[in-house]
Amino acid sequence: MICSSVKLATRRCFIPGRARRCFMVIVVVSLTSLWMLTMQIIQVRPQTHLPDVQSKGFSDHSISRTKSPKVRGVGLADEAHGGSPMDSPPEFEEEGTKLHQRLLKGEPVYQMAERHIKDTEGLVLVFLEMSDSGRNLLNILQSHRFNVKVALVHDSVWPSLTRDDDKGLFSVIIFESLRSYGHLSSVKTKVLQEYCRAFNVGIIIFTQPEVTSDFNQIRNFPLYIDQHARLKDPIVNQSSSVPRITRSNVRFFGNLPGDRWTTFRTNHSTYVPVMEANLAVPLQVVTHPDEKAKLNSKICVVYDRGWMDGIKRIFFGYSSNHFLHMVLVLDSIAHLTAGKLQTDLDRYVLIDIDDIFVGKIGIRLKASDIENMIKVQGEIQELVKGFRFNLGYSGKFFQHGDEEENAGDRKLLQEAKHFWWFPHMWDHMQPHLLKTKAKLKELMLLNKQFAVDNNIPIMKGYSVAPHHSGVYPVHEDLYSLWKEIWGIDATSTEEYPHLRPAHRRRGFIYKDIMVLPRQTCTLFTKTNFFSEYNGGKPALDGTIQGGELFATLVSNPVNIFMTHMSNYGSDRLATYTFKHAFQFVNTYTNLKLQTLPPVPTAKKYFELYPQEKQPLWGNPCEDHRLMEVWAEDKDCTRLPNSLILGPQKTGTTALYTFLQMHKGIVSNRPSEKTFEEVQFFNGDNYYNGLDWYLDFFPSNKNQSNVHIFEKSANYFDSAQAPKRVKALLPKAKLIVILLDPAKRAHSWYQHMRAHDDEASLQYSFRDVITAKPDSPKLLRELQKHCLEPGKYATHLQRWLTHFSSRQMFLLDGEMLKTNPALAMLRVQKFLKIKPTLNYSRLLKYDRQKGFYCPVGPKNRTRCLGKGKGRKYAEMDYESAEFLQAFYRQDNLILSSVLEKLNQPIPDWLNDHLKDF
Ligand SMILES: Nc1ncnc2c1ncn2[C@@H]1O[C@H](COP(=O)(O)OS(=O)(=O)O)[C@@H](OP(=O)(O)O)[C@H]1O
Repeated sequence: MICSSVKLATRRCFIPGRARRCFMVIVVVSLTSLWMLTMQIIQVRPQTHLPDVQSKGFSDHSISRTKSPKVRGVGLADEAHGGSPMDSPPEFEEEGTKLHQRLLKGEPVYQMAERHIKDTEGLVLVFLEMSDSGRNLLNILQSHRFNVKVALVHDSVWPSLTRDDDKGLFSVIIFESLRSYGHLSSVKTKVLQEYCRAFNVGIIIFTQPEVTSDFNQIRNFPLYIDQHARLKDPIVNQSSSVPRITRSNVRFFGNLPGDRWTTFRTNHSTYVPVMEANLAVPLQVVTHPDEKAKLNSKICVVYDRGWMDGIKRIFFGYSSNHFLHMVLVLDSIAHLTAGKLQTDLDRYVLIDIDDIFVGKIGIRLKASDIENMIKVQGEIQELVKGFRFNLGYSGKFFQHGDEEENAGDRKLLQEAKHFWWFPHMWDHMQPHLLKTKAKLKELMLLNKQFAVDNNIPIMKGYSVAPHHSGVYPVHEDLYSLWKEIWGIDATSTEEYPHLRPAHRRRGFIYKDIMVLPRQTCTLFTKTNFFSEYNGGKPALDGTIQGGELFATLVSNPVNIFMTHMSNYGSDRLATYTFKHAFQFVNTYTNLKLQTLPPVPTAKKYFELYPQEKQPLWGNPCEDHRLMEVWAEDKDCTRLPNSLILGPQKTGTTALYTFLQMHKGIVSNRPSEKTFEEVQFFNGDNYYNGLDWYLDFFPSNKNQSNVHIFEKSANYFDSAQAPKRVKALLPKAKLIVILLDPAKRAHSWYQHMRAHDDEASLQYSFRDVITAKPDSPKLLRELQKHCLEPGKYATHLQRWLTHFSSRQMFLLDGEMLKTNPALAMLRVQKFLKIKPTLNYSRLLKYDRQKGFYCPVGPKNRTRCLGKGKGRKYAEMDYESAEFLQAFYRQDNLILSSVLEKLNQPIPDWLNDHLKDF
């Protein structure tokens, strides 16, 4: 009960304007924890002297006996140092006896199992200060695909910590700055504490080296800090339980970055040193070598097991910028979430050499380079289980070097069995540039014949296109010919969804071909010598030894690296790079490097990331790299400017028809299957790809003022559509028509009957809307499709998580029926259509039809087809009553959504609300 009250408190507390009330709630619910509330958040640096540990010659991590008044721990060692537990407890205002006894026995004060721990969503909440180190931290987290929520520590309103159903949202909380963490307001501190205890959530705190803390002790706890240290030769503590990916007990020899490290001192057994390092300028005070070594060793990452106050924390004495910190933060998250947020230790590595035989004279491979590749491949096999170089060949360029290089080509074919091979393109041509499918086929067949003629052992099922052309954006011919000629199941590209940022690259499956993201290894076609590496060899070593390449290997369970032939010749950058990178990973981490053939690698990838199987098509024109690999005849001026989302039976066809009466507005050509609707974003048509969609629209290249729109009435209630529309048409204007949901449901039912739908003919409208969970499946299905789209608030809110309210227009469906001229005026204003068309003379009420219809020649009306504006009996009173109640809650939320959006409340909704 206390827990749920706490959750309530934590949620409410983060609602604007509730701070005062929230404080009251917390005070009420937290009686059992009152003792904690009395603890000071931070002990501000006193005017008196700090306990001067060093000058007093304290060994190791023990601290001065001049302690805070509340915690009288003395000289105890922690588990890392094999000493006895704490002999004196903190002074608690409540529960003192019990806690005291527990501490005397060396037990944690808080035992999580005793409390009712609630589940969390698995998000990571990061409190940032928007500094460079914060951005770096965010990069690390995003590279590991953690679901991250960023908040600014100084914002007066923090995000809600719990969901509406009181489930905790965050599994771990990270602060970029120790100083800010220390200076949290008392209300924020209390809420955070309550949340962390109720949900067993740990906190990670980094130090911003550029910001000096004005305190020397963390709260009132026996954890003291020293600042401005320069450190070197770090080592991760073997007996700390935090390291997992990080290999412990291996010293990294070298300076730690910067000269403003914070180090920690403690003598309490709740604290376990995780990482230690030596002072870069050693202290000379003590002469005995053992004492000196201890004195010079400082704790720079420390784990608080939460024995004091029930909250686990890991303190880092610097930002996340050092490679050990980068890995340790992952380990910290894994540890604090008891493995809930952790990846496997397996890392799959595939090194493609895309363009064997392609290269100018002077930078091609010689026989000795081939021998070196075989030798290094053997050495890498010691580091990476099953490793092979994966060679992509373009047959046309065989023997295009000088004499020595041609001997190299021949040597490569003689030694072909040592490697895996995959087909590139015969003449390295980019598929999207080829005018016809037949030409592409011809080139593929030539390359295939080359493999047959030269006994090249092709590894089945994998290919890569030159310059990634045709892979993304998808070039249909490439996919279909890859299947037909080579039976391709997997490929890779750097371009999906975009080249940058690299950590956001993803995979997808299209036409049964698994497309994997490729990683950059910082070697490029033009980088053929160490001296040509940007920054030279020191920079290359930097990327290997904890830099970008190391981070890539740590971040990605599946790594496919693109390299080029010439990286393996000249002074052999590539073999040097990979061998040393793998050595470094094996030395400082527990990751298990291995290589699988490409297709099993791809299967592994989608086992790990099944959510990526479905592609998300973006707009190629928003990324010049994508434009470069998109065929010239494709153009994004065809993409619609606006969409009518639906829902069905609200008058979408009338709006679609009226809009097209304007000369400056065009829609899609009709579909054979779904008539005026394309139905791309909501269902399986999406897997036909972007080319398929574009084909419905006229090119707008030469008529820039034409407004293109599309209407598909079932986009509105589709779970998939909002994010898909956002990806392709982020600036689109969206129109939703709102008609009384009860009327809409009734109209839909009549529509189904008119189309001879078996179930709707069998069951009455009342049967359908009142179907129960144990009703026949057919009936329940019908009910779902009849009623669900009418939950307007639910669907609207989903769209509003992807689009700004300024992009959405909610048109009153009743107005469209009864005053279409006014409705069309409002729609044109929203779409910014010029010139504005006055529909009052273009639409005329048709008595027989009972609706407004466009006026044709001789002033005759040309009404919508018989399927729109049907004649049927009115809904019975009981059904109307039932639906009124059914939609009550949603309609109530709808009215507040409309209010927030500053949109008028339709009359039908006002009528509903009157009953509340
Ligand atoms: N001017 C005009 N002419 C004809 N019909 C009109 C018009 N304006 C709005 N309506 C209402 O539109 C309802 C059909 O909605 P949709 O076009 O959205 O249907 S569909 O989802 O495309 O099938 C249709 O529903 P029914 O009356 O049930 O047939 C009409 O009520």
